[in-house]
Amino acid sequence: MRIERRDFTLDVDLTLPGRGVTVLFGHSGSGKTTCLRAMAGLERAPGGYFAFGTQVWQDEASGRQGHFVAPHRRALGVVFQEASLFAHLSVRRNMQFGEQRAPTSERRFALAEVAALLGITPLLDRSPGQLSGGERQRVTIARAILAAPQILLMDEPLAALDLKRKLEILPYLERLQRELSLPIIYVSHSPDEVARLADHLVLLDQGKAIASGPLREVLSRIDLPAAFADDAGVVIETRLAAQEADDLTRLEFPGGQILVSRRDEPIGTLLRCRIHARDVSLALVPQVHSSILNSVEATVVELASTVTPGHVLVRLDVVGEPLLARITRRSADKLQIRPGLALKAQIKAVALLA
Ligand SMILES: Nc1ncnc2c1ncn2[C@@H]1O[C@H](COP(=O)(O)OP(=O)(O)OP(=O)(O)O)[C@@H](O)[C@H]1O
Repeated sequence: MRIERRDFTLDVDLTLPGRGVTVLFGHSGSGKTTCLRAMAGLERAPGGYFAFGTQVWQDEASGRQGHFVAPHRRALGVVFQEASLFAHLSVRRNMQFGEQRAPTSERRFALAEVAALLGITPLLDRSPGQLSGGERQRVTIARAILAAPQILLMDEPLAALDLKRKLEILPYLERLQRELSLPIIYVSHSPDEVARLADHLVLLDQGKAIASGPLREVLSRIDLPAAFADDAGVVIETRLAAQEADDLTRLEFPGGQILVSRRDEPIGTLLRCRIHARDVSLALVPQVHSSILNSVEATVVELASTVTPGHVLVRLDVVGEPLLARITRRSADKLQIRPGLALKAQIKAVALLA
């Protein structure tokens, strides 16, 4: 689809997976919201084409002039930044309003089930004015789900919340995804949200999709212009393998193991970890005189310059798992870092995302 404005053109041609969370990520003004609104039909891209599975929602490019399904006829739910509830109705009535939008035969989820999933059962009889911002947003999401959409579009749904409320709501979004298997397209400019929620990532830059692919693939690309700047890094899926005697927990992934502060989840739990490039250092031989516990065997794949002066970004392969390291150009020269070189990657810090 293509939308032209005075100083901005959105021009995207994307095929996205019909499951999981797809995050549209980019700087302010890159076109994320415009893209999402065009998908919802709230913004018309003249001559555009948009299909959801076998349902064609817009086709004005190939002879089907004027085929445009109105937003309210598309089986989608939209959640915006600001919660939008009817102030004079209770939480339950607000949710019922969503439910009534779906014909009985198409209703997929029961109100009580959705309320439990989003942790709002105790709030059902309150009015929106008696809710916190995070609670209000959870009710908005519940109402959208009860309208039985086949896909949920979310435009920075956490942006209006402070960090505490954000952290409170994120687990619900994860649960939603796990338990309802509803595909979600999620607009964000927060690298933390991307790392935590995305399965598929689209990078938008000046109205164009400069990358689109599975999270781990896109995050480990070092040829993308400053998309993540200082936040460059990868996300790896690990399995909680053991509790150590000294209050550390051992996580395993195909490339090795990582020790982190004690976690209380059961053995076998899958945990997503984020490792920033700035927290990975490189050494040619094992470092025995080092306080850094986590070290994995890695092979250099490629190098690229970064926005940080004097530094380079190194893409490594750790038994098929990508890892990024940001080191000074001086160190890269001294260690003669080059593709194919085998070395030790020391991981100084790991952020657990769940
Ligand atoms: N209704 C409008 N009329 C004209 N220009 C608009 C309109 N809405 C947005 N724009 C412009 O289109 C461009 C893309 O805006 P958009 O809101 O899609 O970006 P975004 O990536 O979602 O940004 P943000 O993260 O700040 O919300 C911007 O240059 C913006 O100024």
